[in-house]
Amino acid sequence: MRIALIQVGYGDDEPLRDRVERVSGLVRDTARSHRPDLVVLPELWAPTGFDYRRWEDAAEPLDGPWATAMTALAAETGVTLHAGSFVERLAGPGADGRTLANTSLLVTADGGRTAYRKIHRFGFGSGEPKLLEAGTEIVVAELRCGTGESAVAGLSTCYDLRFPELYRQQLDAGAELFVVPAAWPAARVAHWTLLGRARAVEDQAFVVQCNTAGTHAGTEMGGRSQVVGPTGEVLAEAGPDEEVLVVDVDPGLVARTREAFPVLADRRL
Ligand SMILES: NC(=O)CCC(=O)C(=O)O
Repeated sequence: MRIALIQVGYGDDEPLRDRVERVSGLVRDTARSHRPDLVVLPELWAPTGFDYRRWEDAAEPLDGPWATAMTALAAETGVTLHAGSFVERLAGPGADGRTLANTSLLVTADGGRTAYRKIHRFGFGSGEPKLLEAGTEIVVAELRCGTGESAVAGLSTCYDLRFPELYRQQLDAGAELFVVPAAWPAARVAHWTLLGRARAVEDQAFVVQCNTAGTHAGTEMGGRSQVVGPTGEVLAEAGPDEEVLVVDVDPGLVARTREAFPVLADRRL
């Protein structure tokens, strides 16, 4: 299974519409030159990551223009596209009275869609917890590729990576690979790489982490996207700037790793 991560870099000066066009071009180029099965984009790259003052204006429903454009892009390029996340306008207020969510979207080339609403909101009282509704659902989806290989992917977003119990629930739902789009700052990028490896080792799963580059709303992003194998080995790692990372993974390695070192069978619940 070939996976391509597009570590999108941007600043405050790039109009949102231009960025959607530019990133769509990167997806097309990547699909043409590398023929990946899965392309992954970062968290909130279209509505400007950490700049939560723009979120209200940039919010769209799940069937809005951005999600429609991403679905068309997957169909055009023939890839499964994890389009990163966007600010979703909900049909009505949720349990916390908010009408927005940080929602990631996985679309297949034949138009299938899986959405995941970020469960752990980052901001300690401001930003996400103040503006966004928290997700409540564990979401997994089967990834299939042309070779006949498949893997069950668990979906999560950025700050979620700090909460191992979420990944254990995805594991129990069959996950073999975790996809984590992020807008993770440079100041804590060492946590980003370390936690990705920790989740891989403890759950004996692939971890596919796609971060953001650039500086927006005064926050420098950390880059260092990575793909980690089920023994904790880093299979591919990006630098700090915009970059496309391509890596081939063998989904069968998860079952072989779990069989050879059956630590998960010793869990005491
Ligand atoms: N976008 C985020 O969720 C940021 C998370 C973060 O900065 C951290 O966990 O540290």
